[in-house]
Amino acid sequence: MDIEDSQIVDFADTCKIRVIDNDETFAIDESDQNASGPSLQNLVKAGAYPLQRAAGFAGYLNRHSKRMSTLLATESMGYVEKVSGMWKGGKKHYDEPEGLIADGEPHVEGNDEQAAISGDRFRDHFALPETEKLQAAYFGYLHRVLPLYGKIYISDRSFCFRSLLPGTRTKLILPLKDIENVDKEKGFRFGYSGLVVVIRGHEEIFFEFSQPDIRDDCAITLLQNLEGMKFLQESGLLSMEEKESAQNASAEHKALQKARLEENPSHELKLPQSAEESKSEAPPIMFDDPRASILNFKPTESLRITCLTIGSRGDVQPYIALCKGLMAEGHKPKIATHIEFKDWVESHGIAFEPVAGDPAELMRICVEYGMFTYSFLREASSKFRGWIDGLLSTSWKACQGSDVLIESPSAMAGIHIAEALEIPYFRAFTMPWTRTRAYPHAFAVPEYKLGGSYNYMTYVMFDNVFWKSIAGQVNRWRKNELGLQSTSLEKMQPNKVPFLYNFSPSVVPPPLDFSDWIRVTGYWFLDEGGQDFQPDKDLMDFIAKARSDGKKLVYIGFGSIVVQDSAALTRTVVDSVVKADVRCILSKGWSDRLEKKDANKIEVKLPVEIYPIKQVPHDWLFSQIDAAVHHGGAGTTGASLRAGIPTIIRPFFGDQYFFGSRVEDMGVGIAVKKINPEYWAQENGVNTAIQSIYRDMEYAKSLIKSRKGKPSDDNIEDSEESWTFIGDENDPELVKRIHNWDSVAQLGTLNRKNEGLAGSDESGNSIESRFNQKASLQADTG
Ligand SMILES: CC(C)[C@@H](C)/C=C/[C@@H](C)[C@H]1CC[C@H]2C3=CC=C4C[C@@H](O[C@@H]5O[C@H](CO)[C@@H](O)[C@H](O)[C@H]5O)CC[C@]4(C)[C@H]3CC[C@]12C
Ligand SMILES: O=c1ccn([C@@H]2O[C@H](COP(=O)(O)OP(=O)(O)O)[C@@H](O)[C@H]2O)c(=O)[nH]1
Repeated sequence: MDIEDSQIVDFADTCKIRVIDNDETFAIDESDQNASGPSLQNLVKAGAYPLQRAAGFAGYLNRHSKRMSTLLATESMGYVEKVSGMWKGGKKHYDEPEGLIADGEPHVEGNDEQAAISGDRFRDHFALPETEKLQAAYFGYLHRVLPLYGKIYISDRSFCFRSLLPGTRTKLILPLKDIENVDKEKGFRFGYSGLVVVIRGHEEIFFEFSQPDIRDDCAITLLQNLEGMKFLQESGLLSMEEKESAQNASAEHKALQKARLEENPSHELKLPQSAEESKSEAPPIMFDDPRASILNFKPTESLRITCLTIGSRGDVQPYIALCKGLMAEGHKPKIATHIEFKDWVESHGIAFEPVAGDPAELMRICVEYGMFTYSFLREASSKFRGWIDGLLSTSWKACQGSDVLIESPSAMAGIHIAEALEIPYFRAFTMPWTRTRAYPHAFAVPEYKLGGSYNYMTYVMFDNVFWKSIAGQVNRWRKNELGLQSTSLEKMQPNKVPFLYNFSPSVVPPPLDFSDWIRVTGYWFLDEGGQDFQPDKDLMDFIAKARSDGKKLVYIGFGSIVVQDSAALTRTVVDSVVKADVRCILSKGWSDRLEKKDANKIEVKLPVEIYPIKQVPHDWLFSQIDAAVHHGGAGTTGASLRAGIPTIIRPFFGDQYFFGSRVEDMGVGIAVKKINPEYWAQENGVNTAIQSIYRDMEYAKSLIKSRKGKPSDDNIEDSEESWTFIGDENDPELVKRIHNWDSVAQLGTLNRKNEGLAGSDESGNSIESRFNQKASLQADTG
């Protein structure tokens, strides 16, 4: 069976298989194949060997690892099972760190040879130095936007992954020193087991395994190597190694650059030169060197590229910048968006096509109800059905005659239009829209960070809710206007669409679980404040006066947002400026928008400290001021960061919370959250504290007794620390325990239901609780 030909190889279903991949061949014999953990027979057979290992390992753990013991304590299988599973399907150990080598373990002739060959291949795959020792390998899935089948390697210095499916070339090398932690999790798919690898800086990558014991084995091996790495770091040995490898890397980088610059026509791929040619049946080609792709891919023909978007100024402006770049490259771009932006787009010499929709109305309901809340969906459902029909139809017309389509996915129509026109389709956006564990969906940013699983789920939920709400309309339109059959998320495969994110990788670092076709390009700045820009004389005088008065100059503007009570917002701004004793340049967009609706409302009078502006290019304005207070729109955030000024974000809806949180995380500004004084008014801290004292009194009493050496209750909930007192192999208590454990295993009474180390001794006490006794004894004496 060739593993590379099989998308999902479930080792549990196979009785006797020979796994062959590029690297090595190893047989997995029947007795090692066990879906739900080892049988009693297996355990007995493996018994003595792993238990010896366990003793050495326990000492190692005891000395070093709290987090490892925590992981073990919550394992899906017992400790014995874990260390006995070294040769099971889907995993292979080559070289154990010293802590795991069993005393008297028989040396198997041929193992060394096999390990040496595997080690060489591993180093070849990842271009690693001779010194890097391969320790174990596993088959599993790297969860990026889509699960990617491949092989996971653990060496004494790195954690690596290599995809095995034909047509994929993903390789990942993670130096162990950059890994912060490893934790197990449920798999995303039924019957699969997940492993989260947390990388320094709080990013995570997620792996899936076909069996929990393979996942557990991988976790343990990795954790054990992380401990080794910690030791190297503490002893200073690592810094010497690092220096050397940095020198090597720099030499290698120079050599690579040289090779790239020197033309070598024999290495040139025959690439399609026109859109027509590229429609061949050949497998898709992915390039991972951005420079090479630009040099090699430039089509010889001029392409008609349509950029389709809806929304506010911030949705259109990046496309103007992109289209100017495309025109300079000789292409014929056009922007298809709301009529409101027609003159502005055309003033840059870019062709324009109208699509249905009133941005102000869209913004109003987004701000009023919050994105994708229940009330938003209800309101959108009743107000926007007609508009969506119009949007789909007008978008279809606007995209006619295109060779390439680039679309903001909020516009909904692009993926279907590209299918009907059979043209290449790209997505582009200002905010995260692609599944990742690193960030939540831009419309689902929680008050506090909730971790990778939450983040990932926000995209799954959003994709489903969004699609389900519009599927009926879209499918009708596909049939009536595009002449296409109905579709579904599975058929569309939106996660496979190449995506261009037009924010900076320094603001939103591209997560490791992004697929290769998801690119974070950097902002598409439209510099309108260049040499041709003539600022208003009054504005220049206001700035000069602030400077001569020694007052700080602050910009306040909330972009395209539309609020219900514009006068109240203006009053808050005025009061704040006066109180802070600063000068302010105020962009009061929110009241302009409501002029039509609230024509009779008296606007708030502005004091002399405030200078009102309509629109001034931020690339110029932000270079004149000391700080910016804004809504956290993607573009305005980019502009204030680029100017290097402190950024204060007051988010109103959607992606603005996301950018607020990024600015805070980067430490370059703050996000002002909505204060809810009622919450604090309801709190009664003193009362809650008194109730807590009463409630926990018994527990506190039990601790007094236990300090005397006799815990009052053997069943006290196990604590994390208990497992760190496993003891060392010379300890008679530990030896006794291992002995008991062995007999437990042989009797087949290992308590698998309780998971982890739990078993029962002769008197029916759980082994865990006896560990706790030991722990407290040690704590007492030591
Ligand atoms: C009818 C259905 C029940 C329902 C599911 C459909 C609802 C649609 C009306 C909304 C679905 C998605 C919404 C939008 C998505 C994204 C948007 C972009 C947003 O961006 C603003 O511009 C800047 C750049 O992107 C950004 O930085 C700034 O912070 C944002 O204010 C503007 C709104 C919208 C287009 C939004 C509109 C409603 C739909 C389409
Ligand atoms: O007077 C203005 C108002 C806005 N902008 C720019 O317009 C874009 C607005 O985009 P954003 O993503 O902040 O969203 P919006 O304000 O449309 O919600 C940003 O690039 C701003 O820098 C500008 O240059 N001058």
